[in-house]
Amino acid sequence: MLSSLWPVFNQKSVGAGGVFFGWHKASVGRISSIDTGTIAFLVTEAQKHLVPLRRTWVPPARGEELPEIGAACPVQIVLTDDEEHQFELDEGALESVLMQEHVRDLDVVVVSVAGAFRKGKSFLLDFMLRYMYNQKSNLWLGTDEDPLTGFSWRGGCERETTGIQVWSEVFVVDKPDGSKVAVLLVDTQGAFDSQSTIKDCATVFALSTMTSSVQVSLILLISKLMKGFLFTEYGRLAMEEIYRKPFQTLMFLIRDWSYPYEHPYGLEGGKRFLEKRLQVKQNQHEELQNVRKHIHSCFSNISCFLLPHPGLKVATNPWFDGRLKDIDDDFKKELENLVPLLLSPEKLVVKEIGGSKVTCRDLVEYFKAYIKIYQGEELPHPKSMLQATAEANNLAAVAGAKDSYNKSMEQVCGGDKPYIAPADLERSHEEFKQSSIKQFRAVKKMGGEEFCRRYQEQLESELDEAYANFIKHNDSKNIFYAARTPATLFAVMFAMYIISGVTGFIGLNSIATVCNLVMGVALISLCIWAYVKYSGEFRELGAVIDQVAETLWEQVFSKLFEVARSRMMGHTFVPAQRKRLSSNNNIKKKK
Ligand SMILES: Nc1nc2c(ncn2[C@@H]2O[C@H](COP(=O)(O)OP(=O)(O)OP(=O)(O)O)[C@@H](O)[C@H]2O)c(=O)[nH]1
Ligand SMILES: [Mg+2]
Repeated sequence: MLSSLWPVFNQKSVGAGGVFFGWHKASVGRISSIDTGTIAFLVTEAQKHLVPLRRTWVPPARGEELPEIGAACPVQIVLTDDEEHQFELDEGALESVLMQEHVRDLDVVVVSVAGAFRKGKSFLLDFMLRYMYNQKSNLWLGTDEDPLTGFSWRGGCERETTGIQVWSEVFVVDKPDGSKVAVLLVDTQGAFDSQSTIKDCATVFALSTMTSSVQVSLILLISKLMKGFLFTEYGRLAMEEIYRKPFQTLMFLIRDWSYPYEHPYGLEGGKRFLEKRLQVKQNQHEELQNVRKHIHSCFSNISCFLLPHPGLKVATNPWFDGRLKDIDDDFKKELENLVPLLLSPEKLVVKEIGGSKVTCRDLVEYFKAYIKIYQGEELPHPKSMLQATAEANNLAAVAGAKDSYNKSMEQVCGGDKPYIAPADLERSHEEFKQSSIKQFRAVKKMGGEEFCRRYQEQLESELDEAYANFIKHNDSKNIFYAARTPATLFAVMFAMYIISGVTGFIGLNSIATVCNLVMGVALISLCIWAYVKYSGEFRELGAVIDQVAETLWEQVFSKLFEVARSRMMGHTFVPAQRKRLSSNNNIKKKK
């Protein structure tokens, strides 16, 4: 099926691994079928959340081996509701991308493109994808005949991208300093379309700004979107709190630049153009003056790039599908300069919040925290944005510390480890708990000491809960522990048998009958317990029997054993304190 559809897209291209077929509105009529068999074969966890897309393009590097990639696709992580004007985070989708095992603990570089609708954001991101898949080659831009695929883009005047989408494949890149980072590409809904309110536009823009380390903005009039507040109040508050600029790289991308004779294309021309634009003049409106003054205190690095017009075919031909042969040379040349400026390993900027680097795992917490504050009727106050950042900051530190604890405990008593003595397990728990708390305290956090204390307490109680589960897991590996219920039931039956025999012999028939009854109940319980353990059905019933047997064991048999032992040794009986077993209760009591 792959080979039969491939020529429909590209007569000359070579077959490559990881090709995914979707549909695309611009090409309706040319491609209408979806090979479900192929999709089933290619679907990964992240792709369960896929949105309709064009065929994922694998750039053929001339004369070089094709990169081996899986079928990646855009994943919708923030959904919009056009009627209610509400935003919702698809946590499952986000986690399926960011919590992939090979990236979740890596520092993350988040590159997002934001701006007005229909301005070529997704189009630009698709070239970024080409670079990421083929960055070792000088010919990463591709061949003349390859349609542009990846994030869904199209011509026309109706909006295409809604909410926020991320590329399902998080790229792992080695930086020149030897560190490994994870690169996430983010596409956003365009601002100022006919369906969205100003609040919708500002929400998407703010979410993208707060979560990205490199933001490419296709509009210069950000003040219009953020009503000035983000760059003034939030920046000021953040500076007071962390003495650092809250955001990292902002690149203004001016497309269709038509005055190269005034300011040349590229970064240099952009720099001079921006300097002029950001000049504060006396006769400007106060809000505009403020944005100009404060924008530098919000971003560590601000630049501007002037991009030429891509040519009439790109702008007006309804059949244009992204082939390089239809794009003007000037545009391609500048694109080749632009993308490495953002994505080459030495230029990658890791996302930092509150002065500490953010991992993919942390980013999930930040998204959750930020979406919450943008779900209200009004745009949030900068103070609550800062509060949400501090909260997410602490929650991310809790998650990281808890993960280290779990990993260390797994080494000691994980699924494939044998039973460990309870005292040793407790010692390991104490040790790992302390180092986990140390790790939490070592992370730079926002919100002040009192605020962090609350999260430390939360961490401690979560670690205790995890410990209770480790105890249960460890106990289940002890065959004597597992045999305790049948042993108790047998003991009950044996005791009842003897007592009923003796009482029947001396004529106390009513007591003998009761004993026989209890013996019968114990026997039935034993049969039910055996069935539950064998079949895995009626587990609640099994748990009740275990619970009753455990109580009997604790309250009667273990005390009898203690009495017998102390009699034999000539001591008076003092009931021994049981240290564990009902571990949950044990821990709760401690608290
Ligand atoms: N004039 C011009 N058109 C461009 C440029 N880049 C892309 N386009 C065209 O702009 C159209 C829209 O591209 P998209 O990438 O879908 O735009 P978008 O900003 O993602 O649009 P929404 O998702 O609706 O917000 C396509 O027809 C592209 O060919 C550019 O630099 N200049
Ligand atoms: Mg788009």
